[in-house]
Parts: sequence; structure tokens; C-alpha cells
Amino acid sequence: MTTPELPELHLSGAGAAARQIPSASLTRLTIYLRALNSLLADGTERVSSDRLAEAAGVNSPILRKDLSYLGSYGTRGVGYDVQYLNRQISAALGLTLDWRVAIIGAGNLGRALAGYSGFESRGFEIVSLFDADQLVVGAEVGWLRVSPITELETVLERTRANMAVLAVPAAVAQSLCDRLVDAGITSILSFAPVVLQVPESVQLRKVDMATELQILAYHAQRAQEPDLDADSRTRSAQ
Ligand SMILES: NC(=O)c1ccc[n+]([C@@H]2O[C@H](COP(=O)([O-])OP(=O)(O)OC[C@H]3O[C@@H](n4cnc5c(N)ncnc54)[C@H](O)[C@@H]3O)[C@@H](O)[C@H]2O)c1
Repeated sequence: MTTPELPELHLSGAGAAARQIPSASLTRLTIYLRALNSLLADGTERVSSDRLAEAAGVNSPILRKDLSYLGSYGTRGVGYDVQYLNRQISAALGLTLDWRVAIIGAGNLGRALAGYSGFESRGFEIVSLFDADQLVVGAEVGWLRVSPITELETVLERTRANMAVLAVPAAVAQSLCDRLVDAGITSILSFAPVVLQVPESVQLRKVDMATELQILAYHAQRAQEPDLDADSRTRSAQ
């Protein structure tokens, strides 16, 4: 389980706050966290960097580089303390804060997200779900009742939401985004297939599965036709 020559991790919270973590590393930190959560659930107390890297699908040097953004100072030891590393990554990702998420749009996607039980254990509590359709308003989704969008500001305040997910049609996404911003929400995740404008002080992330599938298709196609790479290299050299 433990690997004697691996560094024991010492992390500095201040270092983590001060340093900007590259987005690829941020993505991997969330994967390490998921792996650490499974190890914690299994009662594992220490883990080697090789094992953690393998669980996350990366190699050890990348893992160590990623952890260095958290201010880790490696001394030769007996692997990583699972609980400690879990807490440090959670703190660096802001997951020790109280994240209370409002979902706007109770259609297929909004309901699926609201009904997913896996967010809470990762630090996100879904506190409200909104829709404009009178046939949907009042419906129960999990333990939530769909609120009317007309009451957005009041319910956001009452439920102390500090994050929102937009799961509405593209045509209404910007106006709802504006209302969220005016209501003081500064972290928004949008699924709507449209470019949204927000003030600089607001963090906006967009999820687009179609784009991801297109990128996957591109790589799959290149993997099936290795000659494509050679062809394009020849063309770009001409
Ligand atoms: N990014 C992705 O990978 C991805 C995947 C699936 C869907 N989407 C997008 O997510 C959005 C939701 O998809 P869906 O399948 O759940 O659609 P849906 O039609 O099932 O649900 C949309 C919901 O929004 C509600 N709505 C419409 N106007 C509203 C308003 N002004 N205020 C509040 N609610 C309002 C509708 O009543 C409906 O319940 C769409 O924009 C869709 O294109 C993105």
C-alpha cells in the first residue's frame, strides 16, 4: 500500500490560494479528489503517488506537478495521507465553502441534475429548482418543489443560493443570466447552447456535450486513420 521512497505531502493553504492553478491541473485535481474519496470510503489511510496517479489515469510526475500547485513540499516518506490530501485539495478547489446551487429550468436536464444524489457528497447542495411553465411549477423533483421563475430573486435569497445552473432554452438564457447576476449570483454554469455575457466579476462556465463529442470524434477519426497525421504534416510543410 505505501511506497517508502515517495514523498510525504506537506501542503500550504496560503500557497494554494496565492498560485493560479492551470485549468488542466484543476480538472485533474477533481479526479484525484474522487479517487481519494473512494479510498477514504474503503478505509485506506495512505496511498502511494503511483497508485493515486493510476487511479486518476495519469502518471506520477504529472500528479506530483499538480500537487505542487497546492504548495506541497515533498520529503521522502511513506506515501500520501489520504484524509489530509483530500482536505487540502478540497480547500484549494473551494469545496470547503458552503455551495448552494439553484437550478434554472426543470426540463429533462434540470430534473436529471436536481435528482442526482452525487452532488452533495462533492460539496454542492441543490437548494432550488425553477421553471416558467405552470404545468411544471409546483411539481416535486426529489425533495425539491419546482418554484415559479417569477419568484427567482426571493427564493434565491431565502435559500441563500450562491451558485446557479442554467438548464433553459438558449433564447431565454441571457435574460435569466442577467437576473441571476443582478440577484448577486457570481458563479454560473450554463448548459444553454448560446454565448452569454456576464460582468468580469462573475464566473461563467459552459458545458457543451456536443462540442466534447465532436472533439472525441476528431480524435477517434485520427486514431483510425494514422495516415491523416502524416498527410497533414506533409501539407503543412509545403
Ligand atoms: N450542454 C449540453 O451538453 C446540453 C445537453 C442537453 C441539453 N442542453 C441544453 O440545456 C437546455 C435544457 O435542455 P432540456 O433538454 O432540459 O430542455 P427542456 O425543454 O426539457 O427544458 C427546458 C426547461 O426550461 C423551462 N423554461 C423555458 N423558459 C424559461 C424561463 N424563462 N424561465 C424558467 N424556465 C424556463 C421550460 O419550461 C423547460 O421546462 C437547453 O438549452 C439545451 O439545449 C445542453
